[in-house]
Amino acid sequence: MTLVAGVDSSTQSCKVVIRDAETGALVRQGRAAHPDGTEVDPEAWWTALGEAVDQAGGLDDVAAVGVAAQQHGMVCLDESGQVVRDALLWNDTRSAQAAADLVAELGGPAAWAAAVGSVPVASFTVSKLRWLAEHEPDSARRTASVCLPHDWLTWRLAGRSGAPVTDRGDASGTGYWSPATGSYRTDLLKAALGSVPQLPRVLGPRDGAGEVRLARDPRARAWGSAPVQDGALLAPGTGDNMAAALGVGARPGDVVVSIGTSGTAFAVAEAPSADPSGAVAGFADATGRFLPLVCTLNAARVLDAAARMLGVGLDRLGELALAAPPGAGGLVCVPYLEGERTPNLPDATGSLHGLTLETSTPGHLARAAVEGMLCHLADAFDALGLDPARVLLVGGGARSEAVRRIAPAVFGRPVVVPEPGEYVADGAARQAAWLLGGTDEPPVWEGGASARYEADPFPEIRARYAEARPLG
Ligand SMILES: Nc1ncnc2c1ncn2[C@@H]1O[C@H](COP(=O)(O)OP(=O)(O)O)[C@@H](O)[C@H]1O
Ligand SMILES: O=C(CO)[C@@H](O)[C@H](O)COP(=O)(O)O
Repeated sequence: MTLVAGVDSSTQSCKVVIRDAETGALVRQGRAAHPDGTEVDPEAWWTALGEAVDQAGGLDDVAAVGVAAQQHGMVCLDESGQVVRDALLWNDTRSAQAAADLVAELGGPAAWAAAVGSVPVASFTVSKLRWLAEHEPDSARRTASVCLPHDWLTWRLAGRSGAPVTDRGDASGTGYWSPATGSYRTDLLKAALGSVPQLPRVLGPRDGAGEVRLARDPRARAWGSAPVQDGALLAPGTGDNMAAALGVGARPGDVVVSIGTSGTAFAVAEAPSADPSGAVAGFADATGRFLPLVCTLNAARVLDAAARMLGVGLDRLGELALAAPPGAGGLVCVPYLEGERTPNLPDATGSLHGLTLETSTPGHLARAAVEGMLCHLADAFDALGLDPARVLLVGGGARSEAVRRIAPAVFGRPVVVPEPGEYVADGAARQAAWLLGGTDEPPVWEGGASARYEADPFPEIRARYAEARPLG
């Protein structure tokens, strides 16, 4: 049996799956937590990857590895390849003003959409680099190259040999690479940072990124006890949403909603997109196609926060929500707990509307949190402007039975939840298998059983949410 490994280095944790390259059967897996916070020393991702690999029984018998990671994170390296400062993550909003300035300087949102398919907000790498130039000029001057979390991890697995490389999907989240032309816009990078540091070469979906070379990295030997033998091929890797699309085998026509730290709604498309409103980011995917995507800052952690407020676990939160009436008796949660990206309200806070003596119960609050999060995601889904027969629901939040059962009423269409799994890591593993196979399209892996959820539409939930949303 030929084995491949897929890595998901996402916001909250690192997950590793090891699968049979031919059938996709899961053989082993591991996971490790990432630190909290919106700026992180990349070394913490490396340590977590080591723990997750160790838990997954090592990479010794693996023929190829693919790394997917959270998008947009700014990893600045100096002349010697050392990290200049902690990486600013996609959910760090300090670069909101920098983004607004960049948009104005180029002549407005439509000019950015035409140039790179997306309108920068605080999340985009280009905005973070402008923030760096303005607030930490010394770090900006020391920055000899800039890469993304998955580029950096792949380069570390390659024993830091050569320079970091990237792929179309992740490059499309920088704000200085155009999915439509397939080229960097170094003029936009220079306008943001004041200089043009070295940039990762953009690999095609089936290009190799070198080989695992850990023997030369003394710190990798401190990873753990599981064996890691050098020589496995490295796939190009990609951003976590692109890998999720590959992991669920999304085809043109499918719409996927992912409930992770971020909430995302995305679709595989044959042509690039450019939304001048900025709601839809015109990303590239990991198969040579495109991935129009709407991203929110608030998703699964809204459930975490509600559970914390009620002093219960996530399972109990779900039970409480399901026992409460649809619409939560008029209690509405607008879940902007971390500010928001879509709509672009970086300083917003969350709020509850419709509190009465009747709705002041744990059940109503739990229901309002689930419904508010789903209404927010349904707005993201609507922004794509598509009308699919069903929605594919993935991400940590999709493990909640309450989310699965309430989602079809909010989305107004059936929701299909693939067998619970690590779809980002699976997509990265599938990319690794594709590299080995050398076929035109990714290998077809038999999916597990998916569950279909249907419910009568309950339009009042979204109507009340739409009334409460502008009130903040
Ligand atoms: N059984 C569950 N019910 C509700 N939420 C869950 C459950 N299991 C995991 N989660 C949520 O999944 C989230 C993590 O999702 P994940 O997709 O792994 O995030 P990320 O990829 O951004 O690190 C947590 O915030 C947690 O709230
Ligand atoms: O910024 C985006 C997409 O544009 C986020 O989706 C990040 O890619 C983080 O993803 P998760 O850690 O929530 O999966």
